[in-house]
Amino acid sequence: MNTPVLSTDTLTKRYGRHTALTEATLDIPAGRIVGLVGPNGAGKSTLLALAAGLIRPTSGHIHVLGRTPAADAHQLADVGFVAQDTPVYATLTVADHLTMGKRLNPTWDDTFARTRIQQIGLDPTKKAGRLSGGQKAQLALTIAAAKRPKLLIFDEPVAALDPLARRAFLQNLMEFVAELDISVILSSHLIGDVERVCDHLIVLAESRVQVAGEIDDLTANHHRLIGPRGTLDTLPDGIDLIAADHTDRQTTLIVHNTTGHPLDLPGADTIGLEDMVLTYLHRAEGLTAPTLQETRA
Ligand SMILES: Nc1ncnc2c1ncn2[C@@H]1O[C@H](COP(=O)(O)OP(=O)(O)OP(=O)(O)O)[C@@H](O)[C@H]1O
Repeated sequence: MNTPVLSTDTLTKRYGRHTALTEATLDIPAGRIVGLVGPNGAGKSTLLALAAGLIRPTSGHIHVLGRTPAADAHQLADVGFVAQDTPVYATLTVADHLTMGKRLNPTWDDTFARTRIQQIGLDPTKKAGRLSGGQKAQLALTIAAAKRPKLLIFDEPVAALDPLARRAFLQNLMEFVAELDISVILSSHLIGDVERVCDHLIVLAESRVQVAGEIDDLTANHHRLIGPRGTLDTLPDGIDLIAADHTDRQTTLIVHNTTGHPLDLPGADTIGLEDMVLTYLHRAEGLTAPTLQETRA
């Protein structure tokens, strides 16, 4: 059986009195590109830092590739972590970064690193401080991947990049995943990017996991139901209500079909990933469905 790349059980992290992550329970299979989305302060960086072993849980459990994060040198080598500000050393050249990577990492794949640097057109003699934001991100990605980890974790890798640089970075990332057979977890505010590159999704808000699963399953099983007011007051078992919006004459519901069977209700329509994510985010904030229309307007 495949060991999950990330499994957590009631994972909680508090900073003093503030709870940054509340009882997160997740089970993510290996070989996926996982998108972690949620508003500012939702707890995304906290979850990623726990997975990288940079911080310890307050309570609950977390296993990465079946083991405690950062438990030993093997576990550290198996997980690559790129923090939010794509850390590179300004005074070192691109080539220096590769030399340093080689010296520090027993599993370093130098051929891979040098080939990739050439393919993405980075000048090895250029100081990292002189690279553009997109080039720095590409360098950080190459270094993380050249360690040949089993899991790559990125905290908002594309946040500072323009659309072209973002696309190039994500394209590169997808090529790495295919070439190196690794798992990736990345956080992002850009649901369109997540939809394009990820196959698994975690929605975090208000420090809690709102929904998680394979993106294809989630989009196939979330529906908008529209009917005359009063006709949608009771839902069959296994159809979970996520949001409701009523006018005098009409009711609109967003529901999650967890029955495992196709939804057989009149007026049911699937919703896109963005609407689904927004519905969960609004629900977590205590807002209701009309904001969906407002967001689209
Ligand atoms: N070291 C810390 N000490 C105290 N509070 C912290 C610390 N790190 C994070 N927090 C708080 O925990 C909460 C979650 O923060 P976190 O950085 O995990 O959110 P995030 O979803 O990554 O946000 P963003 O999208 O803005 O990066 C926030 O309220 C934040 O202020």
